[in-house]
Amino acid sequence: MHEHLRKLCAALELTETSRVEEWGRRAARALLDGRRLFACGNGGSAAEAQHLTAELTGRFEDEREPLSAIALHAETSSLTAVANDYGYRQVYARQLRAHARPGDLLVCLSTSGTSGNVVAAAKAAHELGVTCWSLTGPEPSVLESISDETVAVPADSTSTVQEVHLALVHVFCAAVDREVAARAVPSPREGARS
Ligand SMILES: O=C(CO)[C@@H](O)[C@H](O)[C@H](O)[C@H](O)COP(=O)(O)O
Repeated sequence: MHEHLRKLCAALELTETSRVEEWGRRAARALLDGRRLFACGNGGSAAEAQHLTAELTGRFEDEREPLSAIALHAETSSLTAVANDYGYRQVYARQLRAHARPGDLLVCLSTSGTSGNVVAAAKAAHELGVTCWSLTGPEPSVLESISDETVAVPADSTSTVQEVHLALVHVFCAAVDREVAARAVPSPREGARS
């Protein structure tokens, strides 16, 4: 096996995937109750944030209703205006302040766990009553210290961390699908009435 793939398998083995499944179940319940999910990251992590939100607004593997999910880097006019007028650190925090309400969810992706704009978004989430879950590289990190919960990937290269994050995005979405399907099944009492 290629050395890169060997590192990927080793990192996957050591990553706390069960926590991400739990996040997926909680996210499904929140989104079905009318909350929104926001996601942010830079570079490859921005692509993964957008991958996550696309799976939720579109679909992952099962047919289900659309779920509200927004990748904060994808609104390019807001992003460039905020960067230009307030600085790049504020690009996600300011959008979050505009759109988020208490009980919403923020998923942060950062391989270093130190990107200033992602850290600022996590701080804003805390102030807004938005639950912040982070995917990072090895612990400890600044992002981990200010997020509600973090899953840290113990790999020494950015590319391996990004690849594990993508797998975790799919674990999250599979858990969302399962929870949505479970909520759609009528309870025995409801079934008896119909
Ligand atoms: O994809 C890569 C390198 O693999 C880069 O684009 C990488 O995402 C960028 O350097 C990011 O700025 C890194 O940010 P972060 O993951 O440390 O928050």
